[in-house]
Amino acid sequence: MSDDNRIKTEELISEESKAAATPMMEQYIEIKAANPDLMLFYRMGDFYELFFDDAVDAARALSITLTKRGQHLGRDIPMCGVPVHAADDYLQKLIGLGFRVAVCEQTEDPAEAKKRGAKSVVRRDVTRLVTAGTLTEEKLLAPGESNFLMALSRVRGEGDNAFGLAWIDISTGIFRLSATSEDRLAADIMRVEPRELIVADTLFSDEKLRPVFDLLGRAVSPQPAVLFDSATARDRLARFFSVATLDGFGQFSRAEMSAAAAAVAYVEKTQINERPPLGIPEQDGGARTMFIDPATRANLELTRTMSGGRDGSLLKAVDRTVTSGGARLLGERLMSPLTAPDKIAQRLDSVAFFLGEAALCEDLRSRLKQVPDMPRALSRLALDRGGPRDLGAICQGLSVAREVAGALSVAEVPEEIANALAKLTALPQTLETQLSSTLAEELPLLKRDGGFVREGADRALDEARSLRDTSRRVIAGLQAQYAEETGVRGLKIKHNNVLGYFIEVTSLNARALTEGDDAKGKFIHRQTMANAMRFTTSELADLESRIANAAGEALAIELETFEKLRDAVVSEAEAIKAGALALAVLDVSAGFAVLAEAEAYCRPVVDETTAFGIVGGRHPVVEQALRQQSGGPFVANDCDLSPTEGDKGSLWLLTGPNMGGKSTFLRQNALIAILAQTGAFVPAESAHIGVVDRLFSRVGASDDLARGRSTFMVEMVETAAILNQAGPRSLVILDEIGRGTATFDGLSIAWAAVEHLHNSNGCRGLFATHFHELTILSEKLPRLVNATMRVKEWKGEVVFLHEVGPGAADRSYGIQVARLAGLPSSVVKRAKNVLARLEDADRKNPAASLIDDLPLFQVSMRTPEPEPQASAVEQMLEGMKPDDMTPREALDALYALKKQLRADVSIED
Ligand SMILES: Nc1ncnc2c1ncn2[C@@H]1O[C@H](COP(=O)(O)OP(=O)(O)OP(=O)(O)O)[C@@H](O)[C@H]1O
Repeated sequence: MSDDNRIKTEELISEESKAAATPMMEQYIEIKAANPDLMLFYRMGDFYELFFDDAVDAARALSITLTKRGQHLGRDIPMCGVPVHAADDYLQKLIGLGFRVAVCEQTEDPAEAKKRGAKSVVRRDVTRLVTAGTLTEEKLLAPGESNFLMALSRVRGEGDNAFGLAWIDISTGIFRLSATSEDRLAADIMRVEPRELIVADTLFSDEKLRPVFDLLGRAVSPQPAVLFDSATARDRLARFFSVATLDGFGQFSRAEMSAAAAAVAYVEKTQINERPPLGIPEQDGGARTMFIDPATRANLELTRTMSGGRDGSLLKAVDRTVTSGGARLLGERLMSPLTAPDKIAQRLDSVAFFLGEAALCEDLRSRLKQVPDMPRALSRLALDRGGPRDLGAICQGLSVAREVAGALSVAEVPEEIANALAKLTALPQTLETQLSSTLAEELPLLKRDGGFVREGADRALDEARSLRDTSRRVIAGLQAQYAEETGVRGLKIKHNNVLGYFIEVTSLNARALTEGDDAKGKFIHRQTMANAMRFTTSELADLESRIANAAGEALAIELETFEKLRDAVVSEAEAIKAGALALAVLDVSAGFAVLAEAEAYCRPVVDETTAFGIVGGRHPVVEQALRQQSGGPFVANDCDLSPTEGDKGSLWLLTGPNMGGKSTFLRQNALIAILAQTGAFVPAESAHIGVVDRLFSRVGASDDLARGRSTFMVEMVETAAILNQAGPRSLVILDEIGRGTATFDGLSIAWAAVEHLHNSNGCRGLFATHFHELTILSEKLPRLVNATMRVKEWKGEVVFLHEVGPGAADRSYGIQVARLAGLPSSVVKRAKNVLARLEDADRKNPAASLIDDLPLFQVSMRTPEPEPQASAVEQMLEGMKPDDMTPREALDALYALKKQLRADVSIED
């Protein structure tokens, strides 16, 4: 099937195409026309089938066979299909690749359709849209990660905070809002890491926002602008939450409202008839969290590494949680460190409490391990996608929550834990009793076959079941009886879907059932097979209908019970969600305590000062990695950026050899600040941190060729953002700026950047560089301190000590590192040679040395000289007008000048 000749979606949904369609095709085209941007999973019996472009895309994405089925408009129809029972796996892959899928089901029984006429088509309808941001299935979700759908809106005339963000995790019911401004936009979006971002198509085409959308790639989904209409937003939200007014929810800006209404509308659009149990929208304290711009977030590898994996990220290194809710909360907290010292202290108090109560902490964690994912089970139940195991999860969750509350009630607990405890004790105990007394021990995944209500829970059910089971036993008895009567020992009573129950004997034995009056009157022939014959009896038919009735009745009772339990659970949604969050809070705090104990972390002091004093700090990820690789121990280092006078913090200029540990040191201090403000203990002997409101970093080299930016351009864009935005409370980490260009350009930029950070931004910062010339700046900038990574030279080899000490490095040992990396020895030898010559030339001809070559440095280093004053002689000369003088006057003037000159010399002596 050549690509050119294929029927593309646009042509498929055209009027001409509709006119030429068979009834079946007409139905397909209609549904496709309503969902042109989505891949259509079209239910046909036990398969979801895909046609046309969808089939081609899906076959490629899923590596499944592409075939064809019939023709439309005189051309082949490409087709592929996936079995319904395996659909989740395929959906997962497609969603992961950025597709959005519309699931179209048969909404009536084929038998019903037949009643309307032999050629009538079974009714079908899209029952849900599966998009990355609106998943609920356990299989499609990562347990420890939130799955946010985010809506972005803009309302003109709202001043600085013209943008609104609303994000929803329908799998847990979290619903948050935040107003934001253009310069914070990317950072605020990336803090949440949405799986899907919806924007009005008009906003999507705004070129100014293109970089933000590029950052998110395929996760951005433009939607019709009416979804974001701010005039009707309030009403739409009120309708969703079935309230008359939103006043009780708090004060939201128009932009926030518009985003919230759009998010809700999108959830409704994707879930079609079901309504997830969303919490009421809560304003997110975006402004009360540490601002971390997207580049910094990525560079510091907070939740994933630059290569995209979780291993090697900060989150992975500090995650000791034992529940999926705890893991999600930890991720969220780490992405949004707080800036209010009292709130931070509250969290630290919880960690300290568990650290001091080791036995209680251990006991709590072993109980928490039994906690299932309650919010996600709840969400599935509310969306009518839940099964018996989801009810079981709620039941078990409630029971563990009760035990946890009991275990904690014995101790005097700090505020955050007390709040969590209150939520646990408020959980509905009656619901737990109702669930546990009704549900069986072993629960099936699906409700459709029954078997999940325990014996003794419902009298009518027990009766129906016993009737069904005794009838089955009677059938076994019947088989023995018929075998005896007919003398055919191999006689069997079997069951299949076409005949129901039947008696089967081999053809050789059939005579015993077909001959003789007794037999003839009793056994009714049903079917003749190649080597067997099948019969029934009125007795058997009667039993069969009793079994079917009893089983049907039992199932009906079970399904009814399921609905009752589901309603009971959903009506307690708020309490259950609050309880689940409380368990997550306990899990995170206890996890941090375990981490602190195992890794020897200390409680940081976080206050309103601009101090930054870390004693014996370590890099949380590198330290663990070194241990796992059985490398040497991690060398702890101090870092003191606290103000020496006034309230502005200091800048450290860090020089040292390649591989000396500069980058590690820079990052570890940023990570310690993040951990401290997340409310965790930190890898250090002690840490005093004045709240950091903005964290910036420029580390590592990466290019962004897709956006037409070279490595150096990316570096400069990021540096520009820092120099423009960092303030006195910020912490700035700059690793080797200016290295991506010619030496002089790079050095000049680095020089000017340090001066700017010192004089204009006034922030705390760490600046690592190989431009050793910069160290001279410390003479002129009072808050700039030189520090260096120490090395030892031993028999011509360089030994990295990884120790930070005061002072400046004199060389980079680049060639030694290159040799360690395996550069061919001829190249290393030649490089040494060239270096020796360059250094020699530099010594012999200082005029050609870098520092002298750059007027920039001469100017900057010299103390400015006062403007020279004109001397008295010069002033006298200036006042003379030779053209107006007679020869005599000119001679007198000459004598006067001589005299003055003598007078000047004697004063200076
Ligand atoms: N404090 C430390 N204790 C032990 N090992 C360390 C320490 N710091 C760094 N290292 C080890 O040294 C390696 C190099 O560190 P890092 O990348 O920070 O050096 P660098 O000075 O930034 O190098 P370059 O200038 O080449 O970029 C790390 O991968 C780590 O294994």
